[in-house]
Amino acid sequence: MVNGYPNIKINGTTNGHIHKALETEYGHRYTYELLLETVHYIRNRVSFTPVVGVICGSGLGSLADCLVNPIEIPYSTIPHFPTSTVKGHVGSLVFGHLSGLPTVCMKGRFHYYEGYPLWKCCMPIRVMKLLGVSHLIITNAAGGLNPSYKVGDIMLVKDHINIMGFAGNNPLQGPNDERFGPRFPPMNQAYNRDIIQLAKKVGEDMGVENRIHEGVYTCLGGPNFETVAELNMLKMLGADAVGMSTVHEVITANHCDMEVFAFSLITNECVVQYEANNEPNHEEVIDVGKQREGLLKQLVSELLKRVFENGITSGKIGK
Ligand SMILES: O=P(O)(O)O[C@@H]1C[C@H](O)[C@@H](CO)O1
Ligand code: HPA
Repeated sequence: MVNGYPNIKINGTTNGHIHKALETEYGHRYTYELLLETVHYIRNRVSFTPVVGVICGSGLGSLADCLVNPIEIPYSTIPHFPTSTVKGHVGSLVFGHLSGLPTVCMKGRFHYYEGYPLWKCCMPIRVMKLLGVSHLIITNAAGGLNPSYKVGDIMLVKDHINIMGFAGNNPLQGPNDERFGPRFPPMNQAYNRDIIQLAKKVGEDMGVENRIHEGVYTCLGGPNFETVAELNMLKMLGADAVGMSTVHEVITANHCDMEVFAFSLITNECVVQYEANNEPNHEEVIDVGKQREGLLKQLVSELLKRVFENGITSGKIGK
């Protein structure tokens, strides 16, 4: 290791000046050692090891209310943690038990449009991994592109399109530390298929199967909502819902070998016609989150119970 970066060998020898260049470019990034400082701070305040992580999307922070005996730690007090700046994202880690499982909830996430680079947006995922989290539930508010989706529906994410990645913006850019994961992680089984199947079953048992879909999520950088032409392009590409988060989090979580389950709450129908005069807005997004919080809490609690009852550790084919 050189200053927290693995020694990169080129033609069998390590190359000092390349390290120097990478350090100038990427030296501000979180190293493994720096994240251990964050983990150490948290471990001194929480006596149990969380195995489940939940990222609460816009207006969905109340998912953290499901935790029994909660311990809340504001991001602003945690060493090296970014802070939340968006309405509907409180900005704290909440530890407690959910369906009997030791859990940590991120009440508020970080977005690219807040000015954070993607690697910074995803820093808490590596912290969760180092704390002991093996299963990550990622939630978001999203616009429905698929014409069969209605406001208040839930889309179980089966895949994503990494639009920002198309332009070379990826949370894993820069020197790779193998202690987190491989340089070239696969992404074709990024979403645990067994957990998706279980979530569908939970939806059926709750009698809401007609409000639950499986689809493809895509993330743009935001903060503006999309133009009509952009939405029609995304539809043609195969996206069913559009948002401003999640994709980079999923990539980071898969890189460090977490089991990932993600769902979108459809908070608005995307406007794909020039004749329409309705416009999306963040207040509506948060309101729909509040309206559906009961359903989402029930879904997440019941799902987690069944995931661990069924011992789901990998949804990958053949594993
Ligand atoms: O954090 P998420 O992805 O749930 O938030 C969505 C995307 C924007 O941050 C915001 C727009 O209303 O909601
Ligand atoms: N577009 C992008 N992000 C969103 C939307 C949307 O329509 N709704 C909620 N988050």
